Amino acid sequence: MTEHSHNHNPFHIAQQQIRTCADILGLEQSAREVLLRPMREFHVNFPVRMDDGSIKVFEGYRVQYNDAKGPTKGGIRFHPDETIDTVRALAAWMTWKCSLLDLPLGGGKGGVVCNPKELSLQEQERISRAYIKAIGQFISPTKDIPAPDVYTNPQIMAWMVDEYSSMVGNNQFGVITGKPLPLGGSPGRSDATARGGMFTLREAARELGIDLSKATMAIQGYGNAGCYAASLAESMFGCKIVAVCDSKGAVGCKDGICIPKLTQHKQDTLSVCHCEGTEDVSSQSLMEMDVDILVLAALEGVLTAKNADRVKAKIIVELANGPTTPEADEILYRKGIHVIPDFLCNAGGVTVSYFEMVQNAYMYYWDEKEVHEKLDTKMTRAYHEVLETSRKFVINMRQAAYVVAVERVVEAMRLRGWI
Ligand SMILES: NC(=O)C1=CN([C@@H]2O[C@H](COP(=O)(O)OP(=O)(O)OC[C@H]3O[C@@H](n4cnc5c(N)ncnc54)[C@H](O)[C@@H]3O)[C@@H](O)[C@H]2O)C=CC1
Ligand SMILES: O=C(O)CCC(=O)C(=O)O
Repeated sequence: MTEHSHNHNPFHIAQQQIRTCADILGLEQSAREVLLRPMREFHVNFPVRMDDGSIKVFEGYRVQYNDAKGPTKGGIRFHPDETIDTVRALAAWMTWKCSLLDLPLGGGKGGVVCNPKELSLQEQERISRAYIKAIGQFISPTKDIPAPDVYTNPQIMAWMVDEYSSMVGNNQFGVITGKPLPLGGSPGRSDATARGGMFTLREAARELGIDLSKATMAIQGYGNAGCYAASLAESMFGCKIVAVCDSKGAVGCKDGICIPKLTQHKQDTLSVCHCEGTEDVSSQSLMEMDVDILVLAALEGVLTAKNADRVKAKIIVELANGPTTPEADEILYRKGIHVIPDFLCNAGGVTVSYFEMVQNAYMYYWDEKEVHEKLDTKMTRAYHEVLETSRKFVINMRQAAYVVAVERVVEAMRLRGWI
């Protein structure tokens, strides 16, 4: 057992992962000191007028973890359980993600403590604008570029880009990615996180000799990442999706869930529960089902020392950030389960966000086919770099991803004279 057993603070986990990587690479103390801390973080409290006329003060964060390789980049979450440590961890993981995909970017993340499920559209708009007003002076297309994440979406990005443009006095579409297409969004961004993950799954299945057209899949989380993962796994490979859950519950069907019907049902009822043609199952049992592939597409810290031993899947597709604790990693590695680690597996989102920045800068837009091809090239290359590193050092896929990513950040810090 490692020193931080039973500690599920995401930032402590992120730091523990950095220490393990620094040991593997034999990094000097100065490099460790920089890598273990965020370079800048902003805590803001901002008033918002609610629909009933009252004023409520909301708390928000933006963390710029490390910008050695370029401007920081990463999403904004709206979530009632958001904490500074969650945002710090997510910003650290963004740093390794951008580096692993060899993007000229550092890592950042933002969050607002709020529950969008209890807010009207107008209240969500006022919160989005007020948050950008509060952090606006700390972001820019060359400084820090936000994007969507849990419970935020292209409409929220549109309000934010509009607010920022008003602040600086001209249209600055490049300050935020994940925008709607008419406002400078990139073709292919909406399903990019899932599609990138599917490219890595295709490579993993080839390595392991698994025929995806006969494979079964369970998916935790049915939002942007999980919902597209279901439809792409079916359309690209012919996988059978046998169970799916969201925050309200889980459903299953051993002959395969009809994904278009489930997606429509989720849109109509805001939940996957009670979808026709499925039966209710327990969310916990979903992760322990006898399936070939388990897709984690919800939140962090869901596979722990408590349940990892009961996982039966052959491949874990980590579309969520930080779903697996270090203790669970050790168990899964011992069991021979192939984990495609988060900041490799879910890097398709930020990669197409980077393509969006490039298109915004040139004011020239690519077609979707070009985006898919460029994404495939980048994801496939990164997957094989990580696989080769894991074989070379005899370490698990997550540690290997850290080795590739952190080495590049350290090289940039050295060249800049920081260490
Ligand atoms: N949207 C993006 O471009 C990217 C998202 N990610 C990560 O993917 C994960 C999911 O994000 P999105 O799909 O964008 O968010 P989303 O807000 O579209 O969907 C989140 C989904 O998770 C479900 N969920 C929440 N709590 C749950 C619980 N306790 N048990 C089961 N399901 C639960 C929700 O019901 C919803 O279906 C997050 O970890 C996020 O950071 C990673 C890279 C990029
Ligand atoms: O698209 C982006 O810039 C970042 C997406 C994100 O937040 C993530 O990859 O976790």
